[in-house]
Amino acid sequence: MTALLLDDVSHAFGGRAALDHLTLSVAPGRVTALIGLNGAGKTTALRALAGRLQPARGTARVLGHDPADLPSSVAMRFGHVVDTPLVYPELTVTENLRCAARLHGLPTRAAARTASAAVAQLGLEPWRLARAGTLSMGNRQRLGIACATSHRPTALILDEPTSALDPQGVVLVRGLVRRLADDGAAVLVSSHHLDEVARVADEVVVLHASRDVGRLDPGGTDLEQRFFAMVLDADTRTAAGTHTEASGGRV
Ligand SMILES: Nc1ncnc2c1ncn2[C@@H]1O[C@H](COP(=O)(O)OP(=O)(O)OP(=O)(O)O)[C@@H](O)[C@H]1O
Repeated sequence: MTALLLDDVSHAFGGRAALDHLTLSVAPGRVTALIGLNGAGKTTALRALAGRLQPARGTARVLGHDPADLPSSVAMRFGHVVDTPLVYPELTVTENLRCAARLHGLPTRAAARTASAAVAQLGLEPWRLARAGTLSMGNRQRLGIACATSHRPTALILDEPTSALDPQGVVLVRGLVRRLADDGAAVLVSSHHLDEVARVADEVVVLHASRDVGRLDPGGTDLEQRFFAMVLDADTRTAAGTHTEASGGRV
């Protein structure tokens, strides 16, 4: 079964390809990492899944539904942080978390309990009464992730979730992502941090210049080397005019 799906998705901005025939799927209980250089197309792929971009071609599905038109029962099982975290700057950390939990369908008391647990889980206790608009970038990122995950989604997408985090935050988010997947969630996460990807992902999809250029085994010590070899090989094949769609091979 597939919880998150992009099927033959292509999109261009002003004639320049951002995604070129991308197909990927994430099953329940799995963490898939999308990695690639700046401008490879990672955020565009996640925006298509979050319902924030209608791809020119192909199909996006979240728990079997069009992400641009999710029934509320499905939206309650979905979590995402893509682009800017969906937090209200004038509300406090705790108020944002309660609000997110209520929007995801939790009753008032359960939402309050969930908010307290999420504050502790993401290390936000010192700021629980601070307005979100006054938080540092890293703490705002922690809050966005907490709001997207406190209802324990069964499908989750996170765009570079640790880009502003300190080492403690990285460990907390990694643990959270792994626990959600171990409890059955399908997680798609984009990242530049290969160390982190190696620790949390079950599968690594390499996007390069808008194309899926292959899969990497997250195990082993030479992930960075294998990543650059794959990218170089894709560039060489493109220059030689011999590029073919990724065969799904794993290196
Ligand atoms: N709204 C937009 N308008 C025009 N071009 C865009 C837009 N969004 C993305 N692009 C272009 O699409 C391509 C893919 O961008 P995308 O943000 O998906 O890459 P990325 O892999 O997430 O990069 P990064 O690692 O730098 O965040 C880039 O060439 C980018 O300039």
